Amino acid sequence: MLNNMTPAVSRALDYARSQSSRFSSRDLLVGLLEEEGLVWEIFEKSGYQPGAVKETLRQQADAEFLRGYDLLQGAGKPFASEGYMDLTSNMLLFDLIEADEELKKILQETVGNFQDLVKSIAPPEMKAIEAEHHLELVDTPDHQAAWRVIDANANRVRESFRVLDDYSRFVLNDPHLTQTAKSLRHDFAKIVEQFPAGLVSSRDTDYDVGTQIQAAGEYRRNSTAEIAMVNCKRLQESLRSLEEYLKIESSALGQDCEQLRYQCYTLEKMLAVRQVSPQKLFDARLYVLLTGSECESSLEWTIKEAAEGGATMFQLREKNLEDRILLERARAVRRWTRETQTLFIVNDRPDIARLVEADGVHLGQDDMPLTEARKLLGIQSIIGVSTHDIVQVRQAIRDGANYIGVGPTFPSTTKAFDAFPGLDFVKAVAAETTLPFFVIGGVDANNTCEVVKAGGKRVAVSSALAKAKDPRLAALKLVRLLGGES
Ligand SMILES: Cc1ncc(COP(=O)(O)OP(=O)(O)O)c(N)n1
Ligand SMILES: Cc1ncsc1CCOP(=O)(O)O
Ligand SMILES: [Mg+2]
Repeated sequence: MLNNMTPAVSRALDYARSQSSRFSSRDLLVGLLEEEGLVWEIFEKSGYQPGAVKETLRQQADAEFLRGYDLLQGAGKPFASEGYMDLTSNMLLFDLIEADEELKKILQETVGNFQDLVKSIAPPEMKAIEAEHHLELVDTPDHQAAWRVIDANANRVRESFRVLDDYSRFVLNDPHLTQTAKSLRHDFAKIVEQFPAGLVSSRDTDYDVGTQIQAAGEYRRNSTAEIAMVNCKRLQESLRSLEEYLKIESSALGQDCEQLRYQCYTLEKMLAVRQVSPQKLFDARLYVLLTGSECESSLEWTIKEAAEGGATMFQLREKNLEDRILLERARAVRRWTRETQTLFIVNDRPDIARLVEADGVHLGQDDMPLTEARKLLGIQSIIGVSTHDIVQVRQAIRDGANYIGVGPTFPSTTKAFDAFPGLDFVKAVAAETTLPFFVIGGVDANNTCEVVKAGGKRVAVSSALAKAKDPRLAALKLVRLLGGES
């Protein structure tokens, strides 16, 4: 066997041992996949779903696998002649598959390209895999101390990522955020793969005075949201510390941690925006866009009737008013929406929204960028963004939108369009995110059922209410069709 194991292999071994003192080759492979690092990536690149492979392996309790210890005896042999000093996770994967016919059979029968998998880890191709170009450990006491700090912080980062993963997945139930947290976790695993062999031996919990010192606040959290925010901070602080201490060894790794830290700020922003958005926004089903001159009756009457019927959110969408008149009208709408206890959003104009103390602003793709509007309005304001494809949806989420408009879905008499992303786009957004989204464009009582079937829970309408003889009844019908309480 090769002299040392990389930290990733050492952790896989720890995992296998934790399963049984007579652990098998299967336990080692599950341990490697638990890392969600290089081996995970190798499986992914070969067309496998690594999570599914792990589950399949876990279910094979009765299969005849080789004993893990026997296998480790000769591990890495094919690579030793190539001049490799340490047993890395991809070498161990190669050994596991080569030596254990049972494992081989399972992987051949699982969806994925087994040939590609073997090819990508066979000895001649080894040098092409960059993720395990680890550094050599300089063995002075000061370097050892630095690596103890690095090791401790790497663990904190891993733990915080797990917490945020769980929060995105199980609390927010959000595919986009879960994917973002997971991919950041994988990026971090790739950085750790480059740490020197032997790093694990610098960890010494018995002598770590920090394990005994715990602030009282660490034991108590008031909400899952607080847990997420505390872990975002912990993540960033640990990455910052890693960034500094890694400089003793490699400025490139320090910079990788710095980049990752910036991406974690974006993750924090995406999570925070869900927490500060008012409950009324999550509860909103019917959002009404109004232009004074387009209302069948007066703006005030339309708002009040629609609110009676169950509309809980209004947008003032004036395209042709002079600023003074617009400001005056926006002030009036603010009054009426306060009276009806509904949300008030100004279209296009963060400045007007701020002056009249509206709840927020709505921005299109050609309007002021969200990040600039946020500087004017602050974190407490609602900022909505129009989206017409999934790339714009992902960008709006990353920028910290509180909600998105999704459309145009059907032809509209309010605004002319050349293209309609339609209901397929609604389905795609519903599968991507749990951020509140409003389906817009020609939505009325005749097509709301289709919207609901496509996964839309909220709609934004203009003519369906503004042109209605009885806006209260029109609102009531739409809210009923959406399945919400009126
Ligand atoms: C809820 C909602 N969704 C989309 C829009 C459209 O905004 P935009 O693309 O900027 O077009 P205009 O409304 O400004 O003409 C919206 N206003 N509201
Ligand atoms: C402003 C806008 N942006 C996308 S569709 C639309 C108009 C919505 O009005 P209507 O509900 O009357 O189609
Ligand atoms: Mg606009």
